[in-house]
Parts: sequence; structure tokens; C-alpha cells
Amino acid sequence: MAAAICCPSGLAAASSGRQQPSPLRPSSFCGSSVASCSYRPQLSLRCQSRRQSRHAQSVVYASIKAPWEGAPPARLVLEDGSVWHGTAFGHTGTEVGEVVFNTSLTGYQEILTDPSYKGQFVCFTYPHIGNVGINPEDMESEKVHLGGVIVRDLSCKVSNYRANITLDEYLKQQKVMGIAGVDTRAITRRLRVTGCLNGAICTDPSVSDEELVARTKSWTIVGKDLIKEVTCTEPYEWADPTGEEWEFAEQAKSRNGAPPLRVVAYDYGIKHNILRRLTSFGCKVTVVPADFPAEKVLDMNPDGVFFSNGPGDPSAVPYAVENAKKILGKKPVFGICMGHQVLGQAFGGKTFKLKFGHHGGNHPLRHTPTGRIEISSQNHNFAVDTATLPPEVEVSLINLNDGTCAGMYHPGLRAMTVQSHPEASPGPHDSDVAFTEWIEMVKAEAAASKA
Ligand SMILES: NC(=O)CC[C@H](N)C(=O)O
Repeated sequence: MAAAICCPSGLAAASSGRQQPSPLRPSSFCGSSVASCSYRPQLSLRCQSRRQSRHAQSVVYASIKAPWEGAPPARLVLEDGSVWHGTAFGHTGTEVGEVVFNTSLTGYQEILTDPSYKGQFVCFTYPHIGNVGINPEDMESEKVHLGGVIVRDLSCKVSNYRANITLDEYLKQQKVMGIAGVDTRAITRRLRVTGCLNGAICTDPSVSDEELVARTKSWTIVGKDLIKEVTCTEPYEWADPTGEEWEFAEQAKSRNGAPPLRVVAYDYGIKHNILRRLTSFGCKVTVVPADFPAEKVLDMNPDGVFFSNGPGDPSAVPYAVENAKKILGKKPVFGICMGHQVLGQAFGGKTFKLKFGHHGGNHPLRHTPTGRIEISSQNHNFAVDTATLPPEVEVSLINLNDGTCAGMYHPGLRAMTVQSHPEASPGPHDSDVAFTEWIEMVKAEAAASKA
């Protein structure tokens, strides 16, 4: 049975009486032998404040026990029947979601707090996760939205002057489950062959593998409106720009003295760095809930309207598409990721589910008008079907890994979209030019309306 070959124990092993994983050797957690591992048990967090810690402290020791000491066993059960035994971190219990793999080498905190991962478990292909802890500055939203975290090797120490909590502690606080010590490479290869699979992470030994498989099979992300679970409830203003290290875009640098551009941003699960980036480009941003009526947005008479990233199936949010249709042609619009998929449908196109999606920081794109190649950060499982788009829509960006649509222009409706994340932090900045392009469009329209 395939499961028995590529994971330490499959259903066959479990049903033959082997319910618990064999104890993991310490070396499988910290990547070094016990003797060379500098983990110190039971020390409280030593990183007090950013300024104090910047020069004096570079290492935060976890207040938790070493991951292999006393951590409860956990299982990841996939809907194909494979069972992956490991060790729990974060919250305990049982959770079901769609398993996706992310190939980013850095940025697990940004991934955890990206609302677009709602309903999904992220399997990190980078083998060593947790080494920079969690800090208050790199949040992409107020909380963790994804359903579960799958890692090969949970770091036993935190080395980052900005960190104030370990990954394990943060996930406990957030009541989100993690499993460590599983073969993330084998899981990723499986997902690449079969496509995305639903999975269950479970720390409860009284729940059988068979029951967990059944639960994964009766769950689906398709057709679910997950946006309503992550959007804001009331409109709010955003005023915080990106920091100095982001001052590489001429457009953002030359904003001084210019009156702000007024932008309304639909919040489908908006990432903070999108808001910071728009602010850096001179926008005064009002964020509105996902179902905020288009008429009210138009009454606010903004210079431009933005449609954000967000979780789940874009075909399950017709109200968002209807609002977008009412705004198209009346204001310059820009959509990122879910926003791109909503606008694609508003243009008349359809979306479909990719085999295993795009999740990582090194996806190559070609900008069709110029031939420019961008390395982009990506996180999506659905895509716009170019064959369904009307002829007025130009496919502006193509994903060079699989030829799918990564961006659109609708010149007649003054609309542009990108499927990738030009704001990605951390991430390549090649796609930041998308903000420059849209801001030019908004400025031109604002100038024309005043003339
Ligand atoms: N990052 C996003 O906005 C994700 C878009 C959509 N939820 C998808 O998975 O395709």
C-alpha cells in the first residue's frame, strides 16, 4: 500500500495496533545532536523590548520544554487514507482542512496571519520552522487564520531580536494546531501527484484513523464563502505606511506634498502590507466590509477602488462580483488575488480550481505587454479561466510555471488585476511595480476629473 511506503505508518500500521508514533530522536527536531543543541529548558523569554534586545540579545530561549519532551503525539490523516505520525505543537484536538504546500524559505509568520489561508493547513516545504519566533511587527492581520501547521522540524530555540513569543506558544494562544516531525517532502510529493487533499490533524487517540478519513471526505472548501468569516464588520481608516526599507519605488518616494488619493478598499481578508503599501503611495484608505454596497462606495466618491486578497472559492461570493460590476467603469479599480478573481468574474469570466495551487515566494511571471519577467510571491488555489474572458480583457501577466492567468487589464473599464502578491513581505519586490501602475491610472483620472 502506497501509504505504508511513503509515510512511517499508514492505515495498515494503525489498524494492526500501532497507534502511537515511535519516540522521535532529539536530533530530528533541532537538526543537531543533543550535545550540540543549545536549547535550555524552562527559561522564560528573555527578549524584553526591541531596543533593549537589538544589540544585547540575539537568542530567545523557549519557555516550553524541548519539542520532543512530553509533547503529545499527533496524527495527520489525509483523505487518501495515508496517516502521518508526528508530535503536536500549538493547540490540541481535531481539525479538518485542505492541505496545501508552501515553498517559501522565509515568512512563516506572514503566512500564518494571512487571512487567505482560512480553511487550509499549510505544509511548509522549508524543513526548519520556528527559528525566528513570532514578533509584533510582521503580522499580516490580527490573528492566525489558517487551520493547521505541518512542519518537518520545529525549532527548539528562537533567534531574532524582534521576537517576543515562540511559534508553539503563539499557536497555543491562537488555538491553532500544529504537527511536527512528519516527512513534509513526502507529503508535498503526494499533493503534487494527487492534487490538494483534505486532511485532519488529531491529538485525540480515541478518534480512529478511519473516522478521520471519513471526516476529511465529507469536508470541502469548494463553494464555501470564507470571506464572510474574515472581513471587517465596520468601515475603518488606515494610515500606516511601509517602512523606510520599502522606499525603492520612485512613485512612493515622490508623494511628499501631493494631496492624498482617496481609495476605498474592499476587505475580503486584506493583508496589512497591502494597506501599508497603498498608504506609502499616497493613498488615504478607507477599508469597507466585503458586502458593503457598491452604491455607498460610489457615494463616497473615491479616486479609486481596491479589491483585496481573501480565502476560499471565488465563485462562492456572488455578492462581491455584483458589487464589482456596479463599480467597474465608474472608478479606476485594482484587484489582488481574490480581488483579481472577483474582477475576472465581473468582466464575464469564470474561475476554476488548480490542481495544487501556487503557494511560495519564487513564481516566475511574464508581463505580456513588455516581456518583463517578475519573480512573484503567490498564494492561491483558484485561477481565472482565460478562455472565458471577453476579448476586451488583456491577459497582462502569465504564470510561467503552468501558463495560467496571473494578471489582467481592462483598458475600457480602467481596471487592472494581479493574481500574485506585489506587497509580499517578505517576498521579492519585482511585482511592486503593479502599485506604481495603478497609482498612475488613479492620478490620471483624478487630474482629468479636476480639469
Ligand atoms: N490569496 C488569495 O487571495 C487567495 C485567493 C483564493 N482564495 C484562492 O485560493 O485562489
